[in-house]
Amino acid sequence: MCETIVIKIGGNALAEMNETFFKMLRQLQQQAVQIVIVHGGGPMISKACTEMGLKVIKKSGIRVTDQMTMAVTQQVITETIQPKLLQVLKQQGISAVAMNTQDKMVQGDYLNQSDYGYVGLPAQLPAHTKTYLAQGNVVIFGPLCQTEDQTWLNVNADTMAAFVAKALKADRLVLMTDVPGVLYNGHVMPNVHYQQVQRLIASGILKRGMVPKVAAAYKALEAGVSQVEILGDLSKHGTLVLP
Ligand SMILES: Nc1ncnc2c1ncn2[C@@H]1O[C@H](COP(=O)(O)OP(=O)(O)O)[C@@H](O)[C@H]1O
Ligand SMILES: CC(=O)N[C@@H](CCC(=O)OP(=O)(O)O)C(=O)O
Repeated sequence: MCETIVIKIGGNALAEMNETFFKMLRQLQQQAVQIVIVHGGGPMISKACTEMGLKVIKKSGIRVTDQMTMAVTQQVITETIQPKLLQVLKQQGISAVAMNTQDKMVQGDYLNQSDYGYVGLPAQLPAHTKTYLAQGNVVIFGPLCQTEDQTWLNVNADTMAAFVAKALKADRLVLMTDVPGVLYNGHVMPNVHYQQVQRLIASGILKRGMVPKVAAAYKALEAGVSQVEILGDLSKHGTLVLP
């Protein structure tokens, strides 16, 4: 069986994909590792919403998404971020397939419509995902899913990454963000256990976007993903998330 790695790249981290990052991707491909990239775009969505005069509201790191915000989110993801990512990968000689077009959608349902609006919980991978991976493509997922009646829903990208890692029975999940790992007193914690995470959240040390990130990390661990890491640079160790 081939090894599978899911790499989630947060919106801020997207701008920091550098030569080292692409070199690491190529090395993984040479080792026949199947690579999935799940990308975010939170800062870009917020910027576009603000420009449109839409209020940015987040609850525990999850964007409250009304109909207009959903339309902006879909546009930013499918018309700006994803085409740019595909272009950069192509320039780097890395073949990639994006999974947010009409025939390649993740299926899902509302997370909690009254609390969050058009926010989704992914439930089913698009057909042929495994085939694209087996053909040596990097498979790309944006943070979007569709209901049975094809309503678009906004999905937190960390949640999407955990779902994809679970569905593909991935060996590794890497959550790449704009900080070098989980920070405590300004230092990166080399590893963090579940009980520690609960204490860090309760004491307000671990907050905002890091909350859905650690939640996603534990979802993946529970699903059998053997290694889950939060880091800022693919070539450096960050925080290993432990049970
Ligand atoms: N204890 C913590 N350690 C590191 N980052 C934290 C912590 N608590 C909150 N954060 C915040 O979480 C952010 C990462 O989450 P988020 O902004 O959602 O990133 P991404 O867009 O990569 O998913 C960091 O930039 C930081 O501001
Ligand atoms: C429902 C929800 O919160 N969706 C996220 C999707 C993008 C995302 O998660 O991007 P980052 O990884 O850059 O944070 C949002 O609208 O910001």
